[in-house]
Amino acid sequence: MQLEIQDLSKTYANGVRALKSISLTISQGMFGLLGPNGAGKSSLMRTIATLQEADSGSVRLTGLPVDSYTPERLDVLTQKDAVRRVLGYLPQEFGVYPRVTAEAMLDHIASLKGIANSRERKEIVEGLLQKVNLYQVRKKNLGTYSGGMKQRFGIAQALIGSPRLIIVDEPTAGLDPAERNRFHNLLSEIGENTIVILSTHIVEDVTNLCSDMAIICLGEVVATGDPNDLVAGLNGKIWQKFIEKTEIDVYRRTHRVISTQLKGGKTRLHAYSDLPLSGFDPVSPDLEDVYFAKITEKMDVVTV
Ligand SMILES: Nc1ncnc2c1ncn2[C@@H]1O[C@H](COP(=O)(O)OP(=O)(O)OP(=O)(O)O)[C@@H](O)[C@H]1O
Repeated sequence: MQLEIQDLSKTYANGVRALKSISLTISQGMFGLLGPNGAGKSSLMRTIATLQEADSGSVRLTGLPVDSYTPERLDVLTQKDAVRRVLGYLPQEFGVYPRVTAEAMLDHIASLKGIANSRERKEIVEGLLQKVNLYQVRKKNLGTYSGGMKQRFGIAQALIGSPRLIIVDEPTAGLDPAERNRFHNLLSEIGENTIVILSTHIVEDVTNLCSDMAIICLGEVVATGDPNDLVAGLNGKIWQKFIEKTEIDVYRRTHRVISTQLKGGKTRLHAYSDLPLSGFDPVSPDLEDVYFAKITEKMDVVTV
């Protein structure tokens, strides 16, 4: 199975070019889509989720297991109903009906997704509640759930109907570390014969979960590949120095500074250079360095 995005573009009515000829091929497994605020991640996710029109380009889902509703290939931009049958979507803003229980809501969504037999629905809903660890609180109204519980409920609803393509848009923003871990474990358990796209601006989420990724910035793909390969590509090119905060501007003028971060009251500066930098120490690069190195090619990033 593959999701093939080709030259996808979108300009909003206010003139913002949110997607500029995006091309990506996404295979089964967990795919991370990283980008700063306003990069175009949600625009891309909403287009793939059939909720928004593109101006030009194509999105195709190929190699699908064929059944009476689903052919082997789908044109995502035009065969929307068929795509929705194989899609699970957890949007960035996931509202819940506060006075409905998790169990009743999942049952309702399962009927909307076409699971007509009530016994079958009950089995599916109970299974999902167990999977996302909400079975004990299934009879509580959704309005009483914490942020993490709501996100886990969001994943349960996205999993109804055994989707082949799952899109989760910034799922861990605002979750405490324990809930974030729980959410990561849940995502990583989703079957291997599924395409999962995780859109986020949290680099660590991609480091922990994804075997393939892309970085987008200002509507364009600026990097794509295996996170380990992208990190390896920076070996020997990232240099570190601890400086006073007041010196940042001087270094920005004289070096290719990719990030500055406060560490124990000192400012830690990372710079990119093919050759050693005098007064700097070499450091092993990580995915955050890849992220900053790529997006600072396109825009000014103030990190401290
Ligand atoms: N409906 C809309 N009308 C006009 N402009 C929009 C609309 N939706 C998004 N934009 C603009 O398009 C650009 C991309 O936004 P988008 O929400 O896709 O980015 P994002 O990467 O998801 O950002 P964030 O992480 O902040 O959610 C931004 O400049 C945004 O202001």
